[in-house]
Amino acid sequence: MKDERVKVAVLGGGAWGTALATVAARGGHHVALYARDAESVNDINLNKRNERYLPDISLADGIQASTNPADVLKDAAIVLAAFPAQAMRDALGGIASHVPPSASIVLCAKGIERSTGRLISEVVAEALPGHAVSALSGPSFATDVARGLPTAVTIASTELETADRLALLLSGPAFRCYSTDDLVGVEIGGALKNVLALAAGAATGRGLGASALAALVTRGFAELRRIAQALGARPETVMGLSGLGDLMLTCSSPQSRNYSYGMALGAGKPLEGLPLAEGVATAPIAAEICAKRGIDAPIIMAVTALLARHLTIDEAVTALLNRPLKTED
Ligand SMILES: NC(=O)c1ccc[n+]([C@@H]2O[C@H](COP(=O)([O-])OP(=O)(O)OC[C@H]3O[C@@H](n4cnc5c(N)ncnc54)[C@H](O)[C@@H]3O)[C@@H](O)[C@H]2O)c1
Ligand SMILES: O=P(O)(O)OC[C@H](O)CO
Repeated sequence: MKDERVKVAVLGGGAWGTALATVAARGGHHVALYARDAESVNDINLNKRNERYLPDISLADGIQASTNPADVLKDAAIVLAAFPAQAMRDALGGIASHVPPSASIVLCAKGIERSTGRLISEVVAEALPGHAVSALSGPSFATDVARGLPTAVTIASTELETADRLALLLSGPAFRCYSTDDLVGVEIGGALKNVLALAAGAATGRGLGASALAALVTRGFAELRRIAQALGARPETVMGLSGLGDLMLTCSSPQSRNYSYGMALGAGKPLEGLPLAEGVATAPIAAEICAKRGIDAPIIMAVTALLARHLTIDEAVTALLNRPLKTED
């Protein structure tokens, strides 16, 4: 139990919002969760479950779910924004008037806005003007977190004191939050690892072998580092939980929706109806950013072409392997 208990409002009743609500409730906070889906709301309130998004997992006591954002946001000290990245602007726009002026907003989604190229923290700042925006990111599957398995993440805020305070309030016995003031670094790692997980999954689905997978992830990480550097991130952030840590997790487990989507792509299986894979929307905008800034990112370009069906996976592999030889950087 925390010394300080606050009201935490969680926005988004999917897998991640529900898992984070469980963490906050286990930490002794007063937790309210906004979901647009009445079925999930009833399941959480009546059964302490969210079977649709977190099957077979018992949630913590004390989560009050509601389809009414005004009730959820009333008196909230911390707001965890857990809508999907591409829905964030509209979803927040519809409820912005209910967000208490003093609330700290914590972005929990991973992506880059497809239509504008903005980082999602910028989208949140535009949707909720006047609020401090932090980001929570790192290697963390919702099912692991909701089950109470050990997890470590990073909370970033441009003001380190804010990140420190949020880390203190949101950490629990099995959920360890580190803090940093490198908001861009934390966000870009979370957004790009999803794109690279699509590539890793596609290589696995196509049966390219463990050596190809290791090469792809390593060279993908080189692209992530280049982009992060160009956007002003610090190298140590990219090497940390929200960068390398999340890349390792997401590129190695079919528990990842991005990796699984990539596996289906690589195996030529149908993609319709697969769960949310944020990398699908992030890839083309990341490719655009790289093209505009002259950043060398052949794997991200190949994933984008693959998703757009401009290239087959075999053509992508041939093109990647037959580029002019270069020093390893
Ligand atoms: N699931 C994980 O393991 C995990 C872990 C870390 C971060 N994340 C990130 O969290 C974000 C959300 O992912 P998720 O796993 O919860 O996805 P999800 O598909 O499980 O749930 C998304 C939720 O958002 C709701 N939603 C979508 N559009 C909405 C809108 N316009 N208004 C209101 N609600 C809306 C859906 O109804 C659903 O409840 C993603 O950016 C993801 O990368 C997920
Ligand atoms: O299931 P994914 O691919 O969205 O990954 C979930 C988390 O981002 C892992 O840290």
